[in-house]
Amino acid sequence: MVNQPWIKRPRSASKRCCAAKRLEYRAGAFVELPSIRLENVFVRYDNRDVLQQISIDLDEKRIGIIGANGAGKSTLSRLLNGLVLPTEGTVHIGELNTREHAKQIRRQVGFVFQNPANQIIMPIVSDDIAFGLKNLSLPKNERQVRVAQTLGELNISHLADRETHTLSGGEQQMVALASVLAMRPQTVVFDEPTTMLDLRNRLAFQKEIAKLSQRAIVVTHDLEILEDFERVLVVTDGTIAFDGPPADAIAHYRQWSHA
Ligand SMILES: Nc1ncnc2c1ncn2[C@@H]1O[C@H](COP(=O)(O)OP(=O)(O)OP(=O)(O)O)[C@@H](O)[C@H]1O
Repeated sequence: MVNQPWIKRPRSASKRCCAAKRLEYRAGAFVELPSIRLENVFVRYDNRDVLQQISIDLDEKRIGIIGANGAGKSTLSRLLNGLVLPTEGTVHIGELNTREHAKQIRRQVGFVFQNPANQIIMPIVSDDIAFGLKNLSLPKNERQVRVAQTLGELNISHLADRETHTLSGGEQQMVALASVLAMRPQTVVFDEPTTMLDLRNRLAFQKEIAKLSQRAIVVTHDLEILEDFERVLVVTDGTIAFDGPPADAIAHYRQWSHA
């Protein structure tokens, strides 16, 4: 096997309890961000390995995922909140397994899709953001407070009463993000969130990602987004071909693309 020192090897299961944990300051206290762990994961469609033998721990707060079309990035991102289940292997968020604890994991790990139209359900913005909160059994007044807070945090309070089908693409993407953030997840996974945005909205969205207190894991072809990230994975043909700081990962990806 070729020596690939840049690829992080998974910690052994016995070390799991002692692994360094990320601490997050929330509501006046430090809370632990659970580690995301993929162990020997394969995803297979029609007898074809789309992801193969992925073993990795994700602890950082800003993680990018890049790679060529069809490499397996979306599939990898969808494993992280149980939208896709591994054909073999396991995905854990802290102690929760995506196979067994789908509901709890969806609350902890929010997902923002490339096309916000796939995510927006209700005809009015504030109702759309409140929609997911009903499943949390929050009383109505608390839901209203949560919606107003989230709109305020994203500086889109002016959109509260708008009909969702009249929003621009950039506004729709912000509303989709608001509906995820209102659930107060610990991690937000973004699958190519800026692809449909013009330059101005792309930069605005990039700023919102940078400001998030949550862990953000971003699949993207927009390499500029990744500049300040802590870690970037390069996915090639269903494997993690490189894992390291953004500049090195992007250099690896550029070199691979030119080969
Ligand atoms: N539900 C599915 N059924 C069959 N094949 C699938 C399914 N989902 C993904 N694939 C295949 O798996 C491979 C990886 O797809 P994936 O969407 O993860 O790639 P990607 O790296 O995100 O690509 P892109 O950058 O083009 O979005 C592709 O060949 C795709 O056709």
